[in-house]
Amino acid sequence: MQPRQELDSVVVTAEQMANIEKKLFAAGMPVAALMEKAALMMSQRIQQLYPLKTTSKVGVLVGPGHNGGDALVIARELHLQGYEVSLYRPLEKLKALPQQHANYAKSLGIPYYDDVESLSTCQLIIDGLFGFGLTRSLSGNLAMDVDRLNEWPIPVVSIDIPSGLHTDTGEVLGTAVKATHSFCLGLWKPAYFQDQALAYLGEAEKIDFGIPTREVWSIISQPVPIQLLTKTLALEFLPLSRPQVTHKYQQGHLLLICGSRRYAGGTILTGLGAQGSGVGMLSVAVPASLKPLLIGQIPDGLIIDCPESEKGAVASLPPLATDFDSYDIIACGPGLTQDGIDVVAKVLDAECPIVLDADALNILAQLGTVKSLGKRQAATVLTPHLGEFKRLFPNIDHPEKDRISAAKTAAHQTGAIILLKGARTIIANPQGKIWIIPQSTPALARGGSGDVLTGLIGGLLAQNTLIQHPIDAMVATAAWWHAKAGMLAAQERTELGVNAGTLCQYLHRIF
Ligand SMILES: NC(=O)C1=CN([C@@H]2O[C@H](COP(=O)(O)OP(=O)(O)OC[C@H]3O[C@@H](n4cnc5c(N)ncnc54)[C@H](O)[C@@H]3O)[C@@H](O)[C@H]2O)[C@H](O)CC1
Ligand SMILES: [K+]
Repeated sequence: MQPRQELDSVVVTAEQMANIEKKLFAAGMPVAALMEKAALMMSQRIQQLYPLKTTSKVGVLVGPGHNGGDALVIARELHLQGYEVSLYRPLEKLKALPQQHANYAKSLGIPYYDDVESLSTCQLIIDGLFGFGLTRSLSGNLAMDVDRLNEWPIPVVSIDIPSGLHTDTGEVLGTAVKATHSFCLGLWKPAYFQDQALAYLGEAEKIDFGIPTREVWSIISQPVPIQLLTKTLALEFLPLSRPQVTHKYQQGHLLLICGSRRYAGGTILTGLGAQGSGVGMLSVAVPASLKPLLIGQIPDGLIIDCPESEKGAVASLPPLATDFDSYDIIACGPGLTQDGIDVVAKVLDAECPIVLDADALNILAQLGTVKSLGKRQAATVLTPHLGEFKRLFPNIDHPEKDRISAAKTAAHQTGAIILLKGARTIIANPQGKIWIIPQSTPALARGGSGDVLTGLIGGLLAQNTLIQHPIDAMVATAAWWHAKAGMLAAQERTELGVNAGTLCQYLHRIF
């Protein structure tokens, strides 16, 4: 991979970005030059998105810091290209560099207005109020201006980040600009991948204004602490190139323990997800009454019929299913119901890596998450959605307010790999590494798609025992694959047309 391309997957915090900038300036890059370069690129991008012939009146919000500086450079460039530019500056005091640009804009005759209403007749708004320097909640007139702006049907382009969003958590600090487009400067920031911020970001794109990789690696330690699982990385991790001489047991053996009379479907979907992964051998332990169904749906799987409770759950595991040495990975949970408590307790003793999902997570929460996982040596993967996460980790406050940190804390507390499902799925390992799945589709937010993911994760991990990629990277790759298949299916069948069965059919369409 080209050194620069590697930066596409790097996500930096506000503090790291500030430190990278400091390195740039200490090495001699003039601040004004960096501002000019970044803002010139943004003004060119704005002219592509909003050509003069369709958009002539542009309102520019000017903040007190360098975000405002960027905005003033953009204002000047659009003015010189013939756009009718209006400036609004809610705060009187500007930093030195933006003040210089303000003086120049004034000498060019670009009009200033002293209330935000004057911009309500513009066809485009540029949001240069705050960038990654925002430290406090917006209040007073500032907050009122932003709320007013959000009521207008005018497209907004936000510089670096919609003003009011916390750069790292994506939290709305008081209020925040609802952008149509957000231009992330230089390197991705965590807010772009925090679910609570997505509604404010609009179309997000990164403006690469040429930060040398040297400066980045001088601040960002390897392995990259927060990294996007990009297609390039996914193709690196996927076991796509199989050795010529191989056999089914070399492609991994996965044991699925799932299902109940009440939830038979989840078993099939988990099995289909596992098959889609390309795993060599698949065994599926289900309540005895489901065996005929599974044999029909998953003919190439070894179906193990388990003793059944009167409610139709797996009451216990027969010897074939508890001989854990013959499996590379065990995935447990979909459709198990709360009666599967003995099964989960048994799986927790397995010496191979395990994946726990759905009811297995709820049972784990009942058993005591940290206590139960504390004695495990082999890897554990938990795949909660937000509700399951809150049950597993009642001591982590409001995980939705910073999903990245929540997943990181949970992984640290348990020593497990945590996959926190969401619009942007987060994968955290116990050493503090975070993977983010940068894109997905709401089409996946429906029953069954999580079952497919569990099967896919189990199947990929089973194949990984030979390749030995880091387990967290393989879990993230499975999540990337799952999202990619969902996006392609949604594209071809609309977001309503992606049921879990369809999703499985698209797993192999994305390559
Ligand atoms: N990323 C890059 O390499 C580049 C970044 N640039 C732009 O610079 C901003 C960051 O600039 P900075 O001056 O550090 O911060 P802001 O512009 O975000 O301004 C914050 C400014 O406002 C004060 N402040 C913070 N919170 C509040 C509040 N709630 N109310 C009032 N005032 C507040 C704070 O003291 C700061 O002074 C970055 O986003 C980019 O747009 C470069 O120009 C280009 C390269
Ligand atoms: K902004």
